Amino acid sequence: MAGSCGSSCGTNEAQQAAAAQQENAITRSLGKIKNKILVMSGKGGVGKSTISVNLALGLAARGFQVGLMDVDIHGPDVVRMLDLKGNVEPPETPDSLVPPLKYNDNLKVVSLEYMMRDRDEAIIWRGPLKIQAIRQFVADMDWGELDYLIIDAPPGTGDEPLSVAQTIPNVKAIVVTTPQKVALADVKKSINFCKTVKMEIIGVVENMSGFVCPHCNETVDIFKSGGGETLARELELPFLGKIPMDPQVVMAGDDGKPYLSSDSDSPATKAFGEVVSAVETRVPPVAQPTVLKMADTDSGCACGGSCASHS
Ligand SMILES: Nc1ncnc2c1ncn2[C@@H]1O[C@H](COP(=O)(O)OP(=O)(O)OP(=O)(O)O)[C@@H](O)[C@H]1O
Repeated sequence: MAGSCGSSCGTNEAQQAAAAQQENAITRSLGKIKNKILVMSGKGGVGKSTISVNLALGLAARGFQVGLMDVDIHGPDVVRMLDLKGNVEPPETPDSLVPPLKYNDNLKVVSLEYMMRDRDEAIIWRGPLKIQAIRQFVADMDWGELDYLIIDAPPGTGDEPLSVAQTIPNVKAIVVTTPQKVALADVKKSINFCKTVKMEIIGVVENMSGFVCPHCNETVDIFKSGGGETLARELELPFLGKIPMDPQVVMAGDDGKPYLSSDSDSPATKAFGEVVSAVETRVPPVAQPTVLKMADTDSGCACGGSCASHS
């Protein structure tokens, strides 16, 4: 017979078993990932995907194993920015884990876009479906051992960042903003969201901070500069760096040849490099304990059983 409530609430034992199985798969998958980083912003178009892609590439270029997960369900751009369509290998059996797209030996990518038949298809999904898609991105994908999982979220504080916060217990946030006051007002909402769901903030990145002249390579402050840095200081958050506006960044994203994979030595390249270094320093690639064991919680030790006093 179906579950204890009969058939009225739609919940049955098979569904509960499937949910428990998925929960186990999520825990197993997350256990192999040392650092999980959610890239978010209060406002659209401030460069989250650009930062996510280039941060992932920068960390991968330094020899780390990196995963990049695009949870911007309504506007997935990461696959397009990396020109990855077409390299998907099907899972070996229906029950085996799905292999992410491979960008290079150090970088794996998952996006809803790679499951869409038509890149221009519009996605109309309500909250529960989005939550389920994000859970499956963690549970069903063969991420393997990763030093960093970078998660590109849509703008705002809606279903996607909330699902990530609920699915991935020790995920940390990078908040992206542009320097103008209008963007800064919105970014405060993202920071409050992180506080509400108790998500640690790695720091703030100020994007489109000044403009790099393609003729003389000098930086001119068109949209002002320094607003994100001031905000980070006011809110006592780490500041990870300023990335100037550079027309080459747009061309690189549009052409599917990400900026940091070019040989450019422009101010924007150096700025991206500084952000990658700041992230590597603040979130070093060492395993984070996901869940405290009961015994360790009692003794107040956060090592998860691995420190000298437990050996
Ligand atoms: N530093 C930069 N210099 C020049 N162009 C940039 C820079 N950062 C981002 N862009 C461009 O701005 C546009 C928006 O960037 P992106 O898609 O990364 O923003 P987003 O915040 O992820 O957007 P959405 O809110 O739609 O998810 C893109 O065309 C991108 O190439």
